[in-house]
Amino acid sequence: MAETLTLAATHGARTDRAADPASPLAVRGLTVSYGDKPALFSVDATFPAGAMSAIVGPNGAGKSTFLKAALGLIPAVSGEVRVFGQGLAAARDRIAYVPQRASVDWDFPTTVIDVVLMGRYRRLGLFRRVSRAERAAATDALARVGMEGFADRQIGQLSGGQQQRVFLARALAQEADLYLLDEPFAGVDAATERAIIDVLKALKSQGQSVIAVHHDLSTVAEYFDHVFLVNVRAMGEGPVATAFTPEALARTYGGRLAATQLDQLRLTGA
Ligand SMILES: Nc1ncnc2c1ncn2[C@@H]1O[C@H](COP(=O)(O)OP(=O)(O)OP(=O)(O)O)[C@@H](O)[C@H]1O
Repeated sequence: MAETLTLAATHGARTDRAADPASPLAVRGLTVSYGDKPALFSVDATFPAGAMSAIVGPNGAGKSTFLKAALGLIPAVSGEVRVFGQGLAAARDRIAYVPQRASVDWDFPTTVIDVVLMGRYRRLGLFRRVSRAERAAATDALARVGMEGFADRQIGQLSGGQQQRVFLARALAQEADLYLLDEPFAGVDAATERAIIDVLKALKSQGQSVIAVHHDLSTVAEYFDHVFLVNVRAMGEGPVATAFTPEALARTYGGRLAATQLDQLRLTGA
């Protein structure tokens, strides 16, 4: 995408806020369309640094689109994206992305270690030989997600949860400052979910920023510090303690959130 479709002429104040260098990701007036239909409309969002942030909203709300537009993988109709106060071109190396598992071609013939080494290519350059140090960094990333024994396996032969861990290892190998994850817990068992959340919390404790699309509303308060609610438009954002309210959820999900789920969230203190 044209990463900074500057709206300064019409939205000068917004541009200043989006440029906040302390925020790992700030978007202003982001509109994205597939054909005529906007998937996101004039969305503003500012995520805090050194925190775990959740993006929540119903199916089709534009959550994946938000991450892809933030990464410049799909074009925006209008709006501005700032990463640590910079445009994407300057900040791209600071971002690691774990796509939705369903969007990846797992039949691609490649080994686990090669997938993780892809996370090092920005440092390596595509055609340089992989040094022992690079391989050690990739092996270390695999160990951090509990997959050290799988380095030489074909990626297509792994279970869904194992594939998710390998993609997380690839992101870790990038040594980024901002980690964007699209539904990292989708289809994984409880042990893998725990392993992934432990890795993400370790990143946060080292001062890195994590932003994840998340579907399980019952774990938002336990896992995340900050929440951004979206349904085509921005529906709310802020610390989980104050922004993740039944009212905000009702606004975001409309009739699609069952009353029982809202009751559960009240019981968990959200
Ligand atoms: N490549 C595409 N071409 C056309 N429409 C698309 C495309 N990708 C997404 N959409 C549409 O854009 C809207 C937002 O999709 P998106 O995948 O961003 O939603 P989401 O909130 O991530 O949904 P989910 O929770 O189901 O993963 C949906 O209406 C979807 O059908």
